[in-house]
Amino acid sequence: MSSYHPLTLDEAMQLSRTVLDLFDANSELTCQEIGDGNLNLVFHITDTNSRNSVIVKQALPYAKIVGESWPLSLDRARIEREILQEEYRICPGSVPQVYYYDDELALTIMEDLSDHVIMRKGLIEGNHYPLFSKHIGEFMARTLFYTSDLAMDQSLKKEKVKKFVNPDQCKITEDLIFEEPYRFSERNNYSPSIEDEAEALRTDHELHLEIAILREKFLTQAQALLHGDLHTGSIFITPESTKVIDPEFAYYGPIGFDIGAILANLLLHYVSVPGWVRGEAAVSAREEELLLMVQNVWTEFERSFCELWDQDVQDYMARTKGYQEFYVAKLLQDSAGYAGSKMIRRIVGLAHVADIDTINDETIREQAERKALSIGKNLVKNHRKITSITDFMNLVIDASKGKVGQR
Ligand SMILES: Nc1ncnc2c1ncn2[C@@H]1O[C@H](COP(=O)(O)OP(=O)(O)O)[C@@H](O)[C@H]1O
Ligand SMILES: CSC[C@H]1O[C@H](OP(=O)(O)O)[C@H](O)[C@@H]1O
Repeated sequence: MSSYHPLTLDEAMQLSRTVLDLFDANSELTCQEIGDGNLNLVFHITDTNSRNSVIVKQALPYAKIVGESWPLSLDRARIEREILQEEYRICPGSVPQVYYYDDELALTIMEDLSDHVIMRKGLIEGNHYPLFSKHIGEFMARTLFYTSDLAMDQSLKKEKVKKFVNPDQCKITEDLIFEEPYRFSERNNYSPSIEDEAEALRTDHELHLEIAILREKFLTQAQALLHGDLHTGSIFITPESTKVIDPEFAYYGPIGFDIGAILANLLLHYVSVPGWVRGEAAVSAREEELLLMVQNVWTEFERSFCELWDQDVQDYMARTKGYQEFYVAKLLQDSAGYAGSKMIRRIVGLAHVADIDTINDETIREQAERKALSIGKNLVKNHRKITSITDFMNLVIDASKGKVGQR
């Protein structure tokens, strides 16, 4: 079964039975294709006797969201699998365990995390995740610090940069995040009711300059091995546990890109709250909770990253007094810029978020979209001036109250 073709349900079951000890000849397997993402096939295989189960994820040679007219390299499956193994080593239990892989078939068989829920869905349902900020802050601090020049043998790090060059996935990001929202593109996707906002994005020179600066950093700065698409749809969660999936956009890039992804997706949920929660007091309480999560993601990341730096930094010059503060201050600025650009792309670009798109009430949905754009633009335009997480939060709050430009 080794030459590439998309697997049928039967083939996915047959392969799992053959290669895994988990299933024996008596297993009664069932299989469902459950892929709800934009790119890949995901098979969920269960033994109805033992209840043991696994996930088989297989890359398609094109972007599923668009079709065969958008070819993509299958090598992304190898990259995703290697990153999962790397992240499991650096941060045990934070990602699904890889049980088996076949790079020819572009597939990975991994731990089934169905006892968790996808965080985006959990947030929409109104669930509370009090440990999330700490978990994800530590996950990012560990995975990003230990793959950077701060902690690695710098020759080995250069080898890793080569191994994780991921051109097709990076091109998606470069186009969908750092270009198409700012010009006419057939792939852009927004409702006519916000045409005025889309037009403003295309003509705002101040915004274009900041996006060009963020884009350049994304193209050129091999700072650490990123997850590359760390949104709330790539996180499995319960109130006690957080697991990260789907690192197929991984590559060596700017650390703030991963942090910004988390902040952006929490803020995209924040603007959607009136679509999900009824009553003024309940809306405010949920909004406060989300803003606190946003702030805590940064503070937990910063605390953990600095702790690891103090314990384990290898680069001689990085011990210089003042350098850590300089480095972390830049990370906060980058995180703000990337958070803003990711909010904007999810409103006017090709791929959206369910938090906003599935709000039934058109007026509330439009208000959420406008608020997301306002926060996104404020973060992008001011990211290089931010000196503290308080500055970041003030930019968010001002924009959500319509106070942009009045500070
Ligand atoms: N390890 C896993 N355990 C359980 N379900 C999974 C697992 N990995 C993926 N899934 C399911 O498959 C869906 C799509 O997976 P994802 O990796 O996000 O695919 P894509 O790369 O196409 O976005 C997830 O939303 C989740 O429902
Ligand atoms: C053409 S891919 C669009 C979009 O989809 C990816 O997300 P996911 O696979 O998690 O659904 C990524 O964010 C891409 O930018």
